[in-house]
Amino acid sequence: MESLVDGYLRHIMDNVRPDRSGHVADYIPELARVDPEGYALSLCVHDGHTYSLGDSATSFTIQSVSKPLTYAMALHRHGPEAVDAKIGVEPSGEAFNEISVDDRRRPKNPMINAGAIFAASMLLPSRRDVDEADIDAAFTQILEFYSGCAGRRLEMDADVYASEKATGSRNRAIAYMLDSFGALETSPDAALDLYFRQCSIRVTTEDLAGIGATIANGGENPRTGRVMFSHEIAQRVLSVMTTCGMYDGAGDWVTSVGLPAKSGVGGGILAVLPGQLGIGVYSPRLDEHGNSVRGVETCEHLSRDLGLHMFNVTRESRVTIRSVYDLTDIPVSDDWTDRERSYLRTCRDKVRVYELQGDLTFAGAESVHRRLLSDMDDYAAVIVEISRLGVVDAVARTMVLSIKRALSDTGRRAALVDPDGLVRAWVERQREAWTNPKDSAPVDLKGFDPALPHVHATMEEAILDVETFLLKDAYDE
Ligand SMILES: NC(=O)CC[C@H](N)C(=O)O
Repeated sequence: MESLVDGYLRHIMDNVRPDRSGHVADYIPELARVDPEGYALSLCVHDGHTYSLGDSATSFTIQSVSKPLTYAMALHRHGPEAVDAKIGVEPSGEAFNEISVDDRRRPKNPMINAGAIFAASMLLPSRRDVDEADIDAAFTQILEFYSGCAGRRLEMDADVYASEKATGSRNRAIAYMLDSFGALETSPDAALDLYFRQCSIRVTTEDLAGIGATIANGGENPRTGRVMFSHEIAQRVLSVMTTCGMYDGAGDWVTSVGLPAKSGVGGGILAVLPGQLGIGVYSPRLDEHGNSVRGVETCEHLSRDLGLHMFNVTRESRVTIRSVYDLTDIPVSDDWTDRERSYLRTCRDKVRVYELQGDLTFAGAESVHRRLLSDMDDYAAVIVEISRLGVVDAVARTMVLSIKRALSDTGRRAALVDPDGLVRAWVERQREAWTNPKDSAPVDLKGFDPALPHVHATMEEAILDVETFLLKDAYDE
């Protein structure tokens, strides 16, 4: 059965897929040749669990999505002060390959080519006579670092590298301009060579989502537990991705999507929801800025439909399950007959209570949902207590409500304790909206049953509901 989150992602992709605008990059034959229809989306959540849809097995070259990673390496090696002395952090408002510097003759930021080539140069020995072996050694470190962030061994595409190198006049112009200022401490050709190699590393959307989750997680890969960089570096990388990651449209991007992100001309976009998750999207047709058309649209939907904007302010978004217990210590009500009571006593441990707390948004609801489904073998009925939730956003509400549906498909009962009517009030409104399709919910609720028989005002009511269910089950047998 398709999981709820997969259903959301599929719905978003189905909405975006018909957009065939834009053009694949054609400055080298390897990029011009890719299937323009390719489309994939992966989401890696805080514990490393990854959702992937579409052509997520298709690999593509990382291109400029490499820039935040090499910048992270330069920061790690030299420290922020030394790096800031060489590379600015201001949005350029210019194209990614603009031949320009700021008034201190620094590249304006590390997300445009000038800054990225400079960052790559900082990974080479500080002397002019670097040779092939020095470049190989630096590239081995790059590959090792990117792989550690992705959680998988990555490889470089030798053909793309050869083509990038053969056609990179503009990048050469940038490197030589920087060199003419006396800024580079190494050979411009070596810096370019390293930059072309890093752009030619092949990744999938799962890799990008894993890299994104590593950044989201403050430098620790949630799948492997490997610590790749510090919190300070993660914060810095997220900052420049926010202000400079999507080139000229940075302000617009923050407003409409609100996820630090980086795009590449290979068609990939990496986006991050700090503290929560990483996103990888792939679709090779690009807009005039060099950003994937469907990739941008997909991010807009993710932000809007799933409430993933970074300024969707919540408290305790990850401390969501407050406690879990069964009914063993809670006496069976006197309302039942002796026979019923003795039966109910035998299944006290088959009823699980999950108490939630904090504000519930996509990431928290996703973990609750997955936890409840994975614990399913341990219970016959579940009571979800939400009296301590503050805000429950639209997508989280749908996810909480759909727990009932997911469980009833397997013959289990789910009851919700909602004393403040957090969810009930909405269900009432929703029932009304149901008769008026214009008022549809922000996420497609096809297949969601707006009737909600198992929402209760008190724990006692919920227990009674579950007991009734268990008894009915026993009599049916
Ligand atoms: N925006 C990009 O992805 C650019 C990467 C490309 N290799 C270049 O340097 O021009």
